[in-house]
Amino acid sequence: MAASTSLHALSSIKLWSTGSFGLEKRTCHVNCVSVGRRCTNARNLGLVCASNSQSSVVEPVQLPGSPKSSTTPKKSSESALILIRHGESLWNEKNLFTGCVDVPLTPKGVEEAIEAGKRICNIPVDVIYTSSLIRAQMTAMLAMMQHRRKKVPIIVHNESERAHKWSQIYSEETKKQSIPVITAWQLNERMYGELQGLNKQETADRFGKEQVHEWRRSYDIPPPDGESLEMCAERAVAYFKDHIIPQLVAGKHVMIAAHGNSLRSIIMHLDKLTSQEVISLELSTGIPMLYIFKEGKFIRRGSPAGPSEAGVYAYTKNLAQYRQKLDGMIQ
Ligand SMILES: O=C(O)[C@H](O)COP(=O)(O)O
Repeated sequence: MAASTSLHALSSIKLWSTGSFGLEKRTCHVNCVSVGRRCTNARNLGLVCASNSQSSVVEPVQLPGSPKSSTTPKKSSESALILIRHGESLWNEKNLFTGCVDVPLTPKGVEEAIEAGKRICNIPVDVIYTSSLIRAQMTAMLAMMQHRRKKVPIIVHNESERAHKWSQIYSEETKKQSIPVITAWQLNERMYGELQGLNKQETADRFGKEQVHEWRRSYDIPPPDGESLEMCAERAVAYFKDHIIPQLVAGKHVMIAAHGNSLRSIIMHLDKLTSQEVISLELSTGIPMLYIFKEGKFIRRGSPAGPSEAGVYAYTKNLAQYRQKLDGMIQ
């Protein structure tokens, strides 16, 4: 392995922990009001806070082509965007660098995905995006099994004309009861290069904790022969802008099941984190995070704690109405 990447001093302060809400502020929990805003306590350190109980409205994200194109957000629409990192995989369990190696979930990962599904079971989902890796796809499917609307998630096969043709559905009613699942390699985990398959602890023992932390969390320093977060963002955020934002603009509710680093890059974009701030961003496996897309802006809503959490539904009329409808249909 060419361990040529230079050593940089890294902050040892971990701002985001992997608590039950997926993103949790440790060092300035009380004073923080939102993700993506600087915390009073941490301001001098240039740090970012996360709080799950309150929302933040981030600046409008540049819509594809906007203002040059005619893509205009529907003023009335409020779309849900759920981001979920896959549940624990067999290599997470073994503490191995996984990257683009296609490893399935452990039984615990299956449980996490089911639990995630319970948390979002009242939130509308019209289209699902996953990476091309099985751990993200399993997570999406297992989570959707818990949804109260009971639509069937169906993987869209467009890899060839034949695959497209042979997977057609010929009933409009059946189509209505389905949710398309679009798989995209661009949402894959960052390619971990020559670290793939290595044990994380042994790698830290060999190359030093700081070097390995830099490979894992820095923005622009790639692991040997692998992708930096910046390189991962180039494909993941581009895909998000080109394919997913137009769905939200059209009023569709979207779930993305992906990976620690592809989602870190998307969250960095949504919350406008700096390359320093993103170092502290950690995502737990199997914890859904909700954003509301409204009038061209992403409003971070943290992680829905469960189907009974009233607060989750209090903030948007559309979601509250959707839930009421489900309650009526299912009683
Ligand atoms: O690819 C991996 O090993 C993990 O899914 C993410 O690893 P990280 O926490 O080292 O980024």
